[in-house]
Amino acid sequence: MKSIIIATKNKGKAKEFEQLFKKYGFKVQTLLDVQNAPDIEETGSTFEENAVIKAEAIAKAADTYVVADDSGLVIDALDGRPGIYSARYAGTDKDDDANIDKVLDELEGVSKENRTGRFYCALALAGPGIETMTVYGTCEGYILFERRGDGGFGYDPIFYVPSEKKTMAEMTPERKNELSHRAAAMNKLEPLIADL
Ligand SMILES: O=c1[nH]c(=O)c2ncn([C@@H]3O[C@H](COP(=O)(O)OP(=O)(O)OP(=O)(O)O)[C@@H](O)[C@H]3O)c2[nH]1
Ligand SMILES: [Mg+2]
Repeated sequence: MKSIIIATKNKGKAKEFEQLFKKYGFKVQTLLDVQNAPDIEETGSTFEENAVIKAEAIAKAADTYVVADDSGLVIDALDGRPGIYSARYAGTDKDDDANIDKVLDELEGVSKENRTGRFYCALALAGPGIETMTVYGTCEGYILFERRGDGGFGYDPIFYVPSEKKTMAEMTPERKNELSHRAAAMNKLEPLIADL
C-alpha cells in the first residue's frame, strides 16, 4: 500500500484524512504518529501559503510525499474572520470551545440571514521530485445562535449546512466526509496523487 504523511497535529483532521485517503489506497501517517514532530509556525497570510509552509517543512525533513491542510471558517458578517486564525482565535491554546464562544459573542445581534459563511480548506502536496501544488475546497453554510450536535471538531457544532438541515456536528463522519470543504479539496487533489 502506498503511504503518505499528512502534516497535521489536529486529531479531527487526522481522522478525516485516514478515511478520505483509504479510498485512494493510501496508508496515512500524521504528525501525531511521529515522536517529537516539530511545531511549524504558520507565518503565511493565506490558507494556501500556510499549507505550503507545513507541507514543505515536513517533506524536507522526511523525504517523502506530504499533504498539509490549512483550513478555517470565514464569516461574512465578521469581514472573513476568524479565517486563517480559526485554530487560535480565542488564544494560542487552540481551545475549540472558547473559539466558538468568541464567534457567537461577536455575532450577537446579527440576524439569521446575515450569518452566512463558509469553511475553506487549502491542501498542499509536496515531495521529492515534484513542484509543490495547492488545491482548495469550500463548504457554504450559516452560523447558528447556539451549538447543535457533538460530532466533528472545531466549529462544527455551530456550522449549519442548509442542504442537510444539520450542523456538521450532527452529521455522520461519513456524510461530513462527502460534502465538507476538505472532501471538496480532496476531490481536486485526486488526479494529482493518482501517479505518486
Ligand atoms: O468545525 C470545523 N470543522 C472543520 O472541518 C474544520 N476545518 C478547520 N476548522 C477550523 O480551522 C482550524 C484549522 O487551523 P489549521 O489549519 O492551522 O489547523 P490546526 O492548527 O488545527 O492543525 P494543523 O493541521 O495546523 O496541525 C481548526 O483548528 C478549526 O478551528 C474546522 N472547524
Ligand atoms: Mg495550525
